[in-house]
Amino acid sequence: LRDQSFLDLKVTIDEVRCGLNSPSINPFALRRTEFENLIRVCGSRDVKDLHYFQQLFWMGHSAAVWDCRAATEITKDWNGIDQIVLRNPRGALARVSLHGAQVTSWRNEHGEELLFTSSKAIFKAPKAIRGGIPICFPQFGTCGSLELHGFARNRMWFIDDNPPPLPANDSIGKSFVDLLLKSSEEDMKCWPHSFEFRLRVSLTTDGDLNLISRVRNINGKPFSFSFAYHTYLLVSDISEIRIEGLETLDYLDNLLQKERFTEQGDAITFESEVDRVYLSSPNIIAVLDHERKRTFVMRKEGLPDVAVWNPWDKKAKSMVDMGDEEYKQMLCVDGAVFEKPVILKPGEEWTGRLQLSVVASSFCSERLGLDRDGL
Ligand SMILES: O=P(O)(O)OC[C@H]1O[C@H](O)[C@H](O)[C@@H](O)[C@@H]1O
Repeated sequence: LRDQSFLDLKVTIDEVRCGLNSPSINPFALRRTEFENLIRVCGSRDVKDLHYFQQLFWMGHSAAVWDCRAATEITKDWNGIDQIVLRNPRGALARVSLHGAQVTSWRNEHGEELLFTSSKAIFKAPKAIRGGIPICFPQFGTCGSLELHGFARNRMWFIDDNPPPLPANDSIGKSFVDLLLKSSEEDMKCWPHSFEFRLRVSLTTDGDLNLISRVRNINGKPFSFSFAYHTYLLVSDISEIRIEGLETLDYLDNLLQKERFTEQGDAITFESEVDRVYLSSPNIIAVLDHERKRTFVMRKEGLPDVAVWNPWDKKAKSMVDMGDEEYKQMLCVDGAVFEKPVILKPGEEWTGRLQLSVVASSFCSERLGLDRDGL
């Protein structure tokens, strides 16, 4: 931090540590190039300093030139596995484990957790972590010869330092991490297709959580797969929850051998075990938590189907990694590709996007634009 680019700014490290209280640093007065220098300096590993820089930068300039990769930090989870912590300048946070590339925590600016993770979750391969957002690939559910939900959630992923570019909007103003999974020899034995799976997880200034999956066929022949972001939302009480956006859709009921039914015209509520895949859904879904007075808004692209799951009491009791009563605090609502698997020819790439936001419940469906297109 004491290198030339820092000295150029004519501020000392202590002044930066004093952050916005320092009279000699007026972030609004710093030139753009000076901030860019700061960000370069942020390439250092000193996390405490990074956060001050980010705060300064945020106050001084909108996200326009902020290289938000500086807002990421690599730590170990309690099991010793690397995890990436993403922060935004307002204090929101997301944690992503290299085990499964699974988002294990998403907190708003008040430090409130928004995703469910079971107190009995096992953070150890080969078991998938019960909670957060497991990535189900190349198979969602039991439709195929692979283990339930495929192998991606049970693999160690890598940080991808040089991913193929995404549109500028996916980087500017977001702290993010890019992860990569490639087919291993072991995977090829049960799923003989070469692929590259790139996942970007990002956190916006508003605290939204974005996931972008890109699957590329690097095989000599086509392959197909199903997929889901198996999203465990943390809710106050499942009996108080309503989902809007799935009314009148057809769904496959996993509790009745995938028989096809048509949903009624009302929002979906819960009073027993539910395990369904709603087909060809709109791209915006709202999950209303009346008691906590908040609504999760899920926007998606490339993910036509939506799986809804709550194990209820009996199934919860039979699961080793789930507390008996914990089903009351969770609801899985998954953006998915299920009915019509993705088919990729050699060299082709598929993209599936999910954006999760939380708004106060006073927002009504019309304001959320549930009838509109999503992302
Ligand atoms: O226990 P897991 O392998 O994580 O699966 C948990 C659940 O995921 C999905 O929602 C399936 O539709 C359910 O049938 C399954 O029980």
